[in-house]
Amino acid sequence: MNQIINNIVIPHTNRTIGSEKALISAKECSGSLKVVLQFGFPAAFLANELRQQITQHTGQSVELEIRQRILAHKVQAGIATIEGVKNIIAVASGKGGVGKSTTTANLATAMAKMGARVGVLDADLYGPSQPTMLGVAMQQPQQRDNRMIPVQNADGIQVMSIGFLIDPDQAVVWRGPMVSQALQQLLFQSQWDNVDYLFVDLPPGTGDIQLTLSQKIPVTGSIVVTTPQDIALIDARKAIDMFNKVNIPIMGVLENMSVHICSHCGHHEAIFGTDGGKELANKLNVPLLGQLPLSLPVREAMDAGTAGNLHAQYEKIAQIYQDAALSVALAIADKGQDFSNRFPKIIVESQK
Ligand SMILES: Nc1ncnc2c1ncn2[C@@H]1O[C@H](COP(=O)(O)OP(=O)(O)OP(=O)(O)O)[C@@H](O)[C@H]1O
Repeated sequence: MNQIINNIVIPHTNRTIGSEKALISAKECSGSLKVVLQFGFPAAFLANELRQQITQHTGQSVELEIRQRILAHKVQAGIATIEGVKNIIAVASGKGGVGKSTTTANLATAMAKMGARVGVLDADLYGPSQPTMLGVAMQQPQQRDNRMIPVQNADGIQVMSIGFLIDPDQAVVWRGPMVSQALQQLLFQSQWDNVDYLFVDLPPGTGDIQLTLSQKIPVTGSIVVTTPQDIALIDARKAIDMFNKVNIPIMGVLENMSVHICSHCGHHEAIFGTDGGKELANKLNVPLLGQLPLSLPVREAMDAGTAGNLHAQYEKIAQIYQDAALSVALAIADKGQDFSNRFPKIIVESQK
């Protein structure tokens, strides 16, 4: 029986229950098969499909329990991890306006709907947009014991943004060290509540600020967003080089605005070119996480702060983000664990 279950392919992946060592137990109990599976990535959303698969393959009625054990994975050497946060995913773009914030908000929404505990830190000081996109612009973080409590949105995403604290007009004149300081304060002094994946929406570009941040934030992996347009691709390549330089693994490239689909006639028009992000990912040997069309409902949902509704109403769009989020979660699950918190700090004192 175990062998049959182990051979079942996990929906939306090319992995099996066996390859993920997910089977905890399978016992027959009063005429049905009670199966317990445990995954290192968000898998609650797979419950129905998995139950059907197991029923089909075993010919028995199945009672399925899914457990998630998402662990903290390795970050850059010498950087302290953050209390209440297991994995940080930096979302970057070389060029501005390519949809980095849109991608962050939607990947976070997809991940939350898949069953993970998710946070979003809006580090885009010059244009903080996560509070609007995630529908919490009218709220403010509470304070407790000198720490800020992130605001929760309708999908349970914990949101912190520099936009809650400062006037963006003021931030425009900030210099690199101030930006870095403010961001670290937001990250380290917020009371994150057991977050599996924290998405950090970085400012656009690959200058000193981004480099400093990637050296100071404990990042498990990064995502680079680009449009298929040549000038965006050149900058996306710089962002990839930047992450390579600081040893942050690149979980993939997401190509945004890949094609425009006319909402009246369904005609496809490649406004920003075709497959640029895909070719870049191939060339640099990083995964392509997905290709998202330029779509009116996406823009409307971002302006209205209703990403959750967008995913409920537009299945194709939701599927693209879900596939991308799942690829990222699987890539993280494959990484080594972070044990930095378990070891005592060793201080070497030099003698004169
Ligand atoms: N696939 C898409 N379809 C339709 N509109 C989109 C799409 N992606 C992004 N947009 C819209 O394009 C605008 C810019 O997107 P967004 O703010 O996410 O870009 P950004 O890269 O984060 O920009 P910034 O340079 O401010 O960091 C927003 O109004 C957003 O709603």
